Amino acid sequence: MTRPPAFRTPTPGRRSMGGTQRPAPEPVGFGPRRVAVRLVEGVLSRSRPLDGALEAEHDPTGFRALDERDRALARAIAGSTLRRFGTLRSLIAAKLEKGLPKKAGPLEAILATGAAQALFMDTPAHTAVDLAVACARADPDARHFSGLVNAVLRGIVAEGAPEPTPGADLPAWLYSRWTRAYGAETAAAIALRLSVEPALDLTVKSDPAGWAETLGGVALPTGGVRLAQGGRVAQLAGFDDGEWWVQDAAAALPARLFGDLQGKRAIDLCAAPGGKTAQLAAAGAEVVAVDKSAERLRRLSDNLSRLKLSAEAQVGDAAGVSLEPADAVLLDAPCSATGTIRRHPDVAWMKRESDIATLAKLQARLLDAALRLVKPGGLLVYCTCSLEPEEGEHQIAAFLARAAGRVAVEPVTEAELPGYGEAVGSDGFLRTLPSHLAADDPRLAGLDGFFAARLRVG
Ligand SMILES: C[S@@+](CC[C@H](N)C(=O)[O-])C[C@H]1O[C@@H](n2cnc3c(N)ncnc32)[C@H](O)[C@@H]1O
Repeated sequence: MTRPPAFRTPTPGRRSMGGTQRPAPEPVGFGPRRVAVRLVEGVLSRSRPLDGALEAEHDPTGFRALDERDRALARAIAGSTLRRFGTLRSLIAAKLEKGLPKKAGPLEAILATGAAQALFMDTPAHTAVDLAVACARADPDARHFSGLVNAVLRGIVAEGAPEPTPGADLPAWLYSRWTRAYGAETAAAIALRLSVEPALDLTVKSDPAGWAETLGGVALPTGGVRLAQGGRVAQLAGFDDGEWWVQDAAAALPARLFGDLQGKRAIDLCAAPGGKTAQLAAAGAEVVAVDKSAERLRRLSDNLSRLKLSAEAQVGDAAGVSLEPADAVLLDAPCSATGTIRRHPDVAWMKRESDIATLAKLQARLLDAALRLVKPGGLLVYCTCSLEPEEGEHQIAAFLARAAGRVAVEPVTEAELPGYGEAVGSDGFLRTLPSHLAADDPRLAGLDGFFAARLRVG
């Protein structure tokens, strides 16, 4: 019989010492747990994206006060929690007859991060439970529930980690959309792929086989490199010399659809942080990179200077920007980003179904504006990192109807994207799914979900 792990009672947050109240020292490992709780709470209650919280200058989570190792731990705990949040929520609910108490502050985030560490990470169960109890005691609203945290987590831990169930870790509305769009079997395969932490993909300027060997990864069919374990990106060989940049293998496909760009002018609308701008510049195009966010464009410029590539960066709204028409225009439109949940599990829990229609309207406006920036005979590539047809196939069908006679689909072919045949549709569009690019080693499988259409402008 498996015995439940032994537990000790955590020390209280304050201790009486000769009549004076002095704060007890924080238990070892408390800082990253408290930050992980705040990160998860930010996603669930305030729709604050994980990356946004980590990058925020006035960081409300305390993330910036941690050292590098603890930051990585806090990020990993928050990521693992959100990746399996549907399952964790059900496990917690099953232990609470009357549901979560009201006015309990971040209680659900405390329980979920504690359970995620014990069930899905290498943290010893007693450490995960003790530190969750400490997090509850340190919070003015959750402190009354520290006994409940201890009991619920002990119960969850004793039952062990459940296997992923398709759809259990996604909001129901999202999983039923994917079932409608792709069928039950594919939706299940997508959902299961999202439960595995993705590999790190790099786009290299040249010599993918050489870089794969140097970095201990595998060369991808269209010339990127995939590493099963990323670690600290800035410490990998070739980073300082600007030999590669981080970019999901699927995200690297749309810019390739322009073909030979040597000596041509390209406009990258919605360009920051610049993964695709870098591809266009590396392919020899003279690039204007537009983005409405000055801060994100600064990141684009920093990235390009590390890569020793250049582009003219212009802050502006792609819907109204005035530029000389170009041979190649890329519109990587703002979207629901449901194709990136593998890398950004917070997206699943922040989006609302109504966001999709709102974003589709914006995408339609941006497409109409992008068309005006393409020279006659030039190419417009439209892409989104969304799995929702409204932001992909349906969007382009409506655009073709509006632009009747002026625009024609130039079908994407398997021959130009070797190894990605499963993503090339009979409609001539590119549609990658997280379940694509199977591999024997599950850590090396999968792609972000992208849609791309290539259009020739008459
Ligand atoms: C999907 S991201 C682009 C990723 C980028 N193409 C890359 O490969 O690194 C979308 C970008 O669109 C920008 N954006 C959103 N609305 C915009 C608009 N109306 N005009 C210009 N940029 C916009 C956002 O600031 C964001 O940087």
